[in-house]
Parts: sequence; C-alpha cells; structure tokens
Amino acid sequence: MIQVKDLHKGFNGQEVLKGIDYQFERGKTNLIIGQSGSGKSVFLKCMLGLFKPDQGAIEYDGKPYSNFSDEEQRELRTEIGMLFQGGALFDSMTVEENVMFPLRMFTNQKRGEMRDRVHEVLERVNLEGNDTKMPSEISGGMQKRVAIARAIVNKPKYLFCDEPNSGLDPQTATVIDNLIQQLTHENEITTVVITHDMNSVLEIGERIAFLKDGLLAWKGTKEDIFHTQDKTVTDFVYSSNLFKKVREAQLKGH
Ligand SMILES: Nc1ncnc2c1ncn2[C@@H]1O[C@H](COP(=O)(O)OP(=O)(O)OP(=O)(O)O)[C@@H](O)[C@H]1O
Repeated sequence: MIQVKDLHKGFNGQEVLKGIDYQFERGKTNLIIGQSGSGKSVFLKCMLGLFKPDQGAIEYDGKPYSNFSDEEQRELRTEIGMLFQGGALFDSMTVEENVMFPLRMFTNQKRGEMRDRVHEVLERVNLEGNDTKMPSEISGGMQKRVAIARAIVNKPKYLFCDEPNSGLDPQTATVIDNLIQQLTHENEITTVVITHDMNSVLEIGERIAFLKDGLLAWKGTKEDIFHTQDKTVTDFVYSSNLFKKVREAQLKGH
C-alpha cells in the first residue's frame, strides 16, 4: 500500500501538484487518469523519489519517504518494478539479458540462480523459448511482455506502469492489461498505472484516481464511473467513443 499525504510539487513558483491525498491499495490495479498536463507524470516521479516533494509525505507500507535520502532511495528501488512507456528494452541485449538486468543490478545471486528466475518469469508471460532473441526480432506485444517480465523479476512489492499500452493494437493492449492485473493479484503487488486508454479503465480500473489541474478531482472504481454525476469526470471519460458506446449499451439493458 502506498499512502500519499498532502503532496505538493511545483517548478519555478508554479504549483503542479496542489495537495494530493490518496491511497494506492495492495493487490489492486490502481489507475491514474487525467488530461495531458494534469500532473500524472510529476505525481509518479514524486512517488519514485525522482522529484522531491515541496510538501507532504509518501509512505510505502507505513514507511515514510518524505525526504528520500540516497540510502532510502536505493533500498526502495529494489522493491519497485517499473514498466516504462514504450517498453524501453536494451536493444543490444537478448531477451534473457534484458530480464536478468535488475537481478544483476540489485542482487548478489549466482548466474544459475538468476537464469532459473528469468526462465520462470519468461514462462509466466508466455515467452518461453525466446531467451536468445534480440528485441528487434520479436513483436511489439512480445517486447512489452519482456518489459513486464523484467519489471517483476525481482519480486517487487510495488509496480509502476507508465502508459503500458502505448503503441499496441487494441487486442494486444487487452492482453497486456490482463497480464498486469493477474500478476498484481497473484503476487499482491501495489500496482500504479498511468493511462490515457479508456479501454484499460474498463478492463482493469479496480481503483481510479482522476487528476485535474494538480488536484485529485475524483476517485472510484470502473463501476462507479458509469454512475457518477460529477461533470468533470463525465466530460473527460465520455469524450471517448468507447465509453459512450458501453454506456448506451448499458442503458439499453444489454
Ligand atoms: N521538470 C519539470 N520542470 C518544470 N515543469 C515541469 C517539469 N515536469 C513537469 N512540468 C510541468 O508540470 C505540468 C504537469 O506535467 P505532467 O508531465 O505531470 O503532466 P501529465 O498529466 O503527465 O501529462 P501527459 O498526459 O501529457 O503525459 C506541466 O505543465 C509540465 O510542463
């Protein structure tokens, strides 16, 4: 669980996050949605310790990281898995080397032990037999699954995903969403997903935080989104055709 308390962050006298209180639940996919420029990335970077908050605190399972000393950051880093936008695999490394990278960085495991773990996670994301391939030799969806395997190989307590579906076709995007959700449930991970994708909201929006102008404008579940009368939320989500269609079908009783 990640608890955010009165989080403020600004740049050059301009406040971007204006006092956010929120709790990301363990074992759930916690989505952050909101318009471009609403502060989602700044929020994520504050949680990762890449930006120091101007005010407020972030607690990881009750442990406060309000000042993020170098030592604290190092320790926390070993407990975090990160799925970057676009996958961000190392092009010159094989699939196996990519997935092994966090183990080499953050553990003292022997090579055999690392390989066993890498093969275990590759199997989990249905990529067994692809370990010697280069990223350029596999599809975009497979690359994303390699990135997921790399993000979870060190058994993280917290998983951060920045636009995990960008650049994928809808069917592959759904596979990726479901994989993230299954891994979250299986391993009781506190998963935070930044997304623009309304399909993801409908698929895996167990908990949704809607940011607007640096404030938490609304929170709820994917089911709540259909019933809210909050105009800021409805204006945002119903600008998506997918949402409109699902809503219309619901009203017709399908
Ligand atoms: N390092 C920085 N220095 C100064 N301003 C910044 C910095 N990082 C972000 N900002 C500003 O903070 C605001 C919020 O940006 P942020 O990237 O968090 O938005 P976002 O919601 O993630 O947008 P998008 O959906 O387009 O990625 C923007 O006005 C941006 O210019």
